[in-house]
Amino acid sequence: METITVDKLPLDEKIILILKKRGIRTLNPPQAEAIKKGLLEGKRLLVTSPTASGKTLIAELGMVNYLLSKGGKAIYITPLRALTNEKYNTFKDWESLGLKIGMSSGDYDTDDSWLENYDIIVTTYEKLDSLWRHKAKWLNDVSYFVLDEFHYLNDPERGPTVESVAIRAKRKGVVLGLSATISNGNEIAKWLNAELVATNWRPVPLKEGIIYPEKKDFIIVYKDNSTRKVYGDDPIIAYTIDIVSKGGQVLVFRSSRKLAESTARKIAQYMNFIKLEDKKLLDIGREIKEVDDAGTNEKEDLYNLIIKGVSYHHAGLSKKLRDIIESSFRERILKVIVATPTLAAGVNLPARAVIIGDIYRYNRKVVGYMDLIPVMDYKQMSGRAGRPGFDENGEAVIVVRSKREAQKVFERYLMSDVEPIESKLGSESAFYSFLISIIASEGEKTERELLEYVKETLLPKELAKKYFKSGLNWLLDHDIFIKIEDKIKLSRFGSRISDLYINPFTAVTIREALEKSEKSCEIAYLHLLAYTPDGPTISVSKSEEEALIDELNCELLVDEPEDEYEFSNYISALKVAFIVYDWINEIDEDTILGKYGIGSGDLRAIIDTMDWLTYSGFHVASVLELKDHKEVLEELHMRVKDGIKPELIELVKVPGIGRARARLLYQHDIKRPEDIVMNPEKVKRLLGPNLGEKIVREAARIIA
Ligand SMILES: Nc1ncnc2c1ncn2[C@@H]1O[C@H](COP(=O)(O)OP(=O)(O)OP(=O)(O)O)[C@@H](O)[C@H]1O
Ligand SMILES: [Mg+2]
Repeated sequence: METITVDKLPLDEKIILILKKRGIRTLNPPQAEAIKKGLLEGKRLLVTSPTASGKTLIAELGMVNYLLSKGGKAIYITPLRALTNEKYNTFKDWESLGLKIGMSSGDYDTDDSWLENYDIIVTTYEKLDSLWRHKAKWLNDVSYFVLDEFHYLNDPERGPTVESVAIRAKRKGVVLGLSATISNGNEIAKWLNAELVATNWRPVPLKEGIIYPEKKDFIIVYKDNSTRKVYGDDPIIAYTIDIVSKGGQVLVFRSSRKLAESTARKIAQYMNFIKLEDKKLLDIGREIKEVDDAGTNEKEDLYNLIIKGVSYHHAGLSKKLRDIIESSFRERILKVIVATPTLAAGVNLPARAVIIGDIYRYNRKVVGYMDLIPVMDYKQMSGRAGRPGFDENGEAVIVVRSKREAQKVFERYLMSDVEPIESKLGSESAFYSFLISIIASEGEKTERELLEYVKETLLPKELAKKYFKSGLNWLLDHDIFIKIEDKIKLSRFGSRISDLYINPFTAVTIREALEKSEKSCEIAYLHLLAYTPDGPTISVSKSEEEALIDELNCELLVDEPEDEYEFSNYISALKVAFIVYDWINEIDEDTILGKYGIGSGDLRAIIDTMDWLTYSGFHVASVLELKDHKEVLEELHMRVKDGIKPELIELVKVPGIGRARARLLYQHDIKRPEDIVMNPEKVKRLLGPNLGEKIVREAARIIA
């Protein structure tokens, strides 16, 4: 595998300087290979290589070199907002060349026209899809598209949007795909009209193995058939303590949050034998206790683990908690993180060793059924082993229960190739959203023109045609598409729901419920929104089910479904409705977390989703001119974000005033922004001098 020293690159001197400033002396094999295949001549490429092998730099060189020679704009697309931030910060270096770096994620109902002044824009697949639907003019200047983490095309939830973005991007300009190792790289490269750059090079060699019980200890058998033993009564603890006692860090992956938390507690008990940086750990523990976006119990719980150098990490934790855990692990103060597989996706958090505690995970569709995790997931997790510059090699082991099981796992995960990535457009809701997206972003089309786009999907041709036929009929029947002469276009209702970026089934569920019902109670509206395909899902125990039904004292807008699976969705939506109902009635966060058994990250996710859905519900009711429903949904929307009763709606319009400050002011007879402006001294007394000063100024701006 060849490398190239950066001095030899046919690049602008200033670019080479920036690479050196980053400490990059030579380009590694995937980077050298990409250059050889025409990266700097603006060639389309699909780069597939392991995690941490330097794919981002390939994109940077491609984009910067292209923009400096041809002008225009470049867009860097990632599947996760966390990644968007990370890349945005990395690209700041290029501003010294006069390139302006912008970032856009989040709110879907805008065209972000302010982005027209930027040269490189970092965004997510969903956000770009939504910007195209809003026909953002500045997008016409984009001629370079980087599709990062492109293997996400294979993901059931995110895949359809990745594919739909790629179909449009490859018609509009240069496309550079960056992906983890996939087995059908040639097929995907051809589909992108790109050259394949496939390497298996890793910055740190990876030793893969299986660990299982032998007599009363544990034996690890590696791919090269070497073995070693670790001692203890549990394989994960034995292995973790072994690595940590040699100065390494460990990422432990468990299939569920509960398992991750219990494993972290177990490991913490054995950390007394390990030399830790106690002072620094105490500082981190204090930081954890001070965050303001998490519950008291979870902070207490984490504190007790972190002072022992261990933590768990999953999506139920608040953002600030996760940031502290990740950064203290990067600084090598925290020694062990026990995580769920979501951590492996994309966030750059390497460790010397990775141990995969279970290779089964709950099947989302068939309750209670377990299936083996895909090889791709194993590669993502094991790929986190080996810190460039710290470890001479990384180690990844899979826990199995017996020697017999070891053989099967060895074959499947260590010896075989990852699965091919394939289209996930093969579902009604994904495919119908795809059709809406094409018409919304590319304008009205004849049936034949629309079929051209359908033929460009990765779906088998026959299947694509079937979904096209059923989709067209369904969208016309539900007044989302209309046909004028031979042109298909969006109806008024259709274009509004496209702008709102809600799933067509969500829009139709809301419409049908609202059109056939009288004005109802708040819980009924919250339940309807949560019940839609875009609604949050949450687990509900049998005992909770009865309690929720008992507590319900008004007519819901959705009939109780017969089907078992639908019924569990119906109950899950009811629990979400009660959580949001408590939240907008100013029940405090800790009480809600305790009462419903959720984490602060879950509550935040539910509030964000329901903020968007109440907004969407309000707009659906207004486009259908359903006045009564519109008023209820509008008020609900103004209460969800901050979690407030109606009387505080005016106050929270002032930036800097959330639910706590609004309630405090209200109790002292300050009920509207006008009252703030009229009582500056009182406000400063209540909120403190400088915050008070700021709030008075903001309030004055609002009423001006
Ligand atoms: N030629 C190089 N020399 C030294 N360090 C490099 C080089 N190229 C990239 N790096 C560093 O390697 C690290 C990993 O790079 P990067 O995030 O691009 O990996 P990746 O292939 O995108 O991984 P993932 O698949 O997880 O997204 C980064 O910190 C980057 O700065
Ligand atoms: Mg990457």
